[in-house]
Amino acid sequence: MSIADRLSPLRAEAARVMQTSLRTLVADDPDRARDFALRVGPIHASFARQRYDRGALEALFALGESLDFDARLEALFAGEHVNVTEARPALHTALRSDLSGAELAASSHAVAREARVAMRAVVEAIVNSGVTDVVSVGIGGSDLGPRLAVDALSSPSSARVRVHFLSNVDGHAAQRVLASLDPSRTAALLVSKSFGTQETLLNGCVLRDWLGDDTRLYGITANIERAAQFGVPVERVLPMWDWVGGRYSMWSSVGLPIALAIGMDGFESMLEGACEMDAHVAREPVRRNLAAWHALTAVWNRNALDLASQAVLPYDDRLRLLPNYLQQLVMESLGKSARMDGSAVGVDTVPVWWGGAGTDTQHSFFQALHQGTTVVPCDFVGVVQPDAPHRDNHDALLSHLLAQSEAFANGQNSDDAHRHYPGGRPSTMFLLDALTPHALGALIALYEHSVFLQSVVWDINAFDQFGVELGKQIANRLLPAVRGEAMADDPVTRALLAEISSMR
Ligand SMILES: O=P(O)(O)OC[C@H]1O[C@](O)(CO)[C@@H](O)[C@@H]1O
Repeated sequence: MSIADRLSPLRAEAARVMQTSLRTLVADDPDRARDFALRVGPIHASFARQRYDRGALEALFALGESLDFDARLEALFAGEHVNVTEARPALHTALRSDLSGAELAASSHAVAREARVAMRAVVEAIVNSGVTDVVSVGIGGSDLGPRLAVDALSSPSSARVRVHFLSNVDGHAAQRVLASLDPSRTAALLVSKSFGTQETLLNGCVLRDWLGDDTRLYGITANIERAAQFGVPVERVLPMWDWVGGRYSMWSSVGLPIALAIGMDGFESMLEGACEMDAHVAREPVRRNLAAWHALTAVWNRNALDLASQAVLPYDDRLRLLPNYLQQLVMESLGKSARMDGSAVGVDTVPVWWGGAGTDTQHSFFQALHQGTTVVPCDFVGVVQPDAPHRDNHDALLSHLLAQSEAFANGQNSDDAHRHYPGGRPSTMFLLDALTPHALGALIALYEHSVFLQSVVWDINAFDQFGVELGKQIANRLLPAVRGEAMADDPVTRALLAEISSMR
C-alpha cells in the first residue's frame, strides 16, 4: 500500500476538522483538556491544543494500530535489525532498560552495565586527579546529547570539574575553548563512535598537542584500534558498540561528560528516567501511549495539515539546547525520501525542526508564529518547580508559557488587520515536575520513541544517515584544492577557489 493511501483517511478528517476553529473545538468539548492529556512519570503532556477532534484522533489511533506500533516497538526493544540498510539493531534502549526478554537485548544490557562500572572508575580517577576542567571533543551524536544534559543539569557550584565542549572544526572554536584553560589541569575526552570523523580527529590533534602528553587523554569509541593508533592509551578507552546509533548514544559512555558534570549517580538517574519512559512506551496500548500520541500528532501536522516546520520552545533557560539536540535526533533520523525497500515515500516526511528558549524567543521570532502566513506547530516544555531563587521571575515565566500557547490557539479578532491574531496555531504542552536528571532522561527517551514511530508510519529507516556522506566526500576531495595543490572539477567551486586564493 502506498503511504499516501495509508494516510488518506487523515486528509479526509483534516478537511472536516478545519471547518471548525481550534477555539471552538476546545469550547465544544468540555472534557477535552482532561481527555487529551497523559501523565508519564515526571511528565504531564497535553495535546488539547492540537488541531484535531475526537474523530480525527480515532483515525490517528487506528493508523497506529493498523501499523502494529506495539509489534514494531517490540522488535526495536528485542534488538531485531530495525536498521535495515545497515543490517543491524538499534539497541539504545538496552543501555538503560532490560524489558524485552530477548537474548540479544539482555546481553547488550549486561555489556552496557559492565561498561558503566568502568565509566564510574574513570569519573573517580579524573575527579580525584586534581583536574579542574575537562574538554569533550566530539560532534553530532557524540556531542549534542551530553552538551544538552550538562547545560541543563549541572550547576556551577556543585560541579566537581568544569566540562567544556569542542565540536566545530573551525579553529576559532578550539581557540575559544582553550583560552582560559590550563593544560596541566585539563583532561580531554575524544568522543567518536567511528574514531574517523575529521572534525573530531583534527580537534583531537589540537588537544593532544596542547596537553603535551597523553596522561590526561581519554577515548570513547567503538573503534579501539583507531583510538590507539591516534595515541589514546587503550587503558583509557571506554567502549561504544555498533548496535547504538550516534544520535542515540548519550546513554552509553558517550555520556561521560554528563557523569563528570553531575556525578555518576546523576547520570544513572537519567538512565532510570529513560527506562521509565521505555517501560511506558513498551507496555501501553497506542491510545494511552505518549510516544504514539506524539508521533501520530507529528504525522497529523505534517501529512494531514501540510505543516512544513515544527518549533520546540523550552520555557526554561537550562533547556535552551533542546532544539539543537532535537534537530539532529529528529532530522537526521527522519530526513529521508526512500522507503525501506528503496521506493519513494511519496508523501512529506520530516518537517524542519527549530526553536529556542522562551521568553527570549518571544522577542525574536514569535511575531511570525502569531501573525505570519505559515502555521508552525509548537512543542512547549515548561518546568513547574524551579531550582533557582527569584520566585517572581519563575511565576512570570510560567505565565508567559501558558499565555503563548493560549494566544496561538485562540487568537483574537480585530477589525484592524494589523492587530488581528488568527489563532488556530497548534501546540503540545509538556510540563515537567522539575528539571531532574530523571525527568530529562524521560523526556529525551520520549522523543526517541516518537521518532521511531514516525519512521514506522513513513516506512523509512530512522537509524541510518547516508545523506551526510556526500558533503564529507566532496570536502575530502576539495582539501588539496583549498591548499592550492590541485584543481577542482566543478566550475563554480573553481571560481570560488580562485576568489579565496586572491583573498588570502
Ligand atoms: O561519533 P562519530 O563517529 O565521530 O560521528 C559523529 C556524528 O557524525 C554523523 O555520522 C553524521 O553527522 C552522526 O550520525 C554522528 O553522530
